[in-house]
This record gives sequence, C-alpha cells and structure tokens, in this order.
Amino acid sequence: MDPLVGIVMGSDTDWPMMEPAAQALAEFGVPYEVHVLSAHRTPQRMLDYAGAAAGRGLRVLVAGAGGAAHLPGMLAAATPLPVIGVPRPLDRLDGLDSLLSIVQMPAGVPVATVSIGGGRNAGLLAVRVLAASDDALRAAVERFQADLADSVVARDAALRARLAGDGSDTPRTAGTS
Ligand SMILES: Nc1c(C(=O)O)ncn1[C@@H]1O[C@H](COP(=O)(O)O)[C@@H](O)[C@H]1O
Repeated sequence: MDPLVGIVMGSDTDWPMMEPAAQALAEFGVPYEVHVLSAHRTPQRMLDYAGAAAGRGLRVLVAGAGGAAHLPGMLAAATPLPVIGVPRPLDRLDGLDSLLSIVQMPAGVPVATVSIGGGRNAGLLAVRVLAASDDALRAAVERFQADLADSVVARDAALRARLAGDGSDTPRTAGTS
C-alpha cells in the first residue's frame, strides 16, 4: 500500500523517539514511510520532499527534531499537508528548546505540536487526522478509546485490591496523614 503518512526526522538519532509513532500507525494498519531530512543540513532535499509529499499521496507529515528544531515548521511552510511536530529532548535544556522552536510558529503556518518526546501521541494524532474522513478508521479509534478506558478501570480495580490487601485502603480525609 502506498504510504499515507510521512514520518521524518532531523537525524537518525531521533529514531528512538519516532519509532513509537511508527508503531502507533502500524497498530491501526496505516501505511507510512520514514526518512531523515534536515532543514539545516539538507535544506534542498527537505524542500523537495515537502513539495512532492501531497502529490505522492501522503496525507499527514509527522516531523521530529531536537534543539533548534526548524524541520517541522519549514515542512509546514512548503506543503499544504498537516504537519505534526515532535520535540526531542537533547542533553541540554531538556527539550524546551525543541518545544519552543516547533510550537511558536507565525500565524498562517500551523504545526500541531505534541509533548516533548511524544512520538506515540504524534502517531495517534496522525491516525485521527486520517480517521476524520475514513469511517472504518474512526471506528478503530473509537475501539482504541474504549480499550483505553477499560484498562484504566482494570488498573483502578487492581490498585484498590492491592491496597485492600495491604490493609491500607482506608478512606482518608484530605489533608490528614
Ligand atoms: N533540529 C534539527 C534539524 C532541523 O530542524 O532541520 N536537523 C537536525 N536537527 C536535530 O539535531 C539533533 C542532533 O542531531 P545529530 O544527533 O545528528 O547530531 C537531532 O535531534 C536532529 O533532529
């Protein structure tokens, strides 16, 4: 199947952060491609990719980068497709630099920014973008949401059972120890 989502990143060293995006897409059966592109290091290649993306059938781009993370914004400038940015935490500044570089776009050039290191949510958001015009995919998203809710209920029950076993499940008044 031709890819619908382009997962791109400024360096191959970003892959551990971006792999969960790929896994999320795979869980929903959404075909994707993966590339290393850099607004800084391969500017023309990045522009060529962005310019051709929609015509090749891609529908969403997920772009991860660290530090001076200009890749998502530059892609958004050069494609009409929705771009989801993923800020990568590097050794210094804990990813705040990447987050601000990606999220503070000028009006007219939107990038949907997920949390620092939020590769999985970026993949899930790409699925939702596609699901807006795909009934079968939307039904799969609804099943995913129901499963997530069920897992929280199960964890609630497991925690309460564990605390009851400890004899520590006694209701307490807020502010008392
Ligand atoms: N932020 C960007 C861009 C860009 O925005 O064009 N190109 C590479 N990078 C980032 O540089 C970091 C270090 O890269 P290396 O590990 O290759 O030195 C990576 O997180 C990459 O996304």
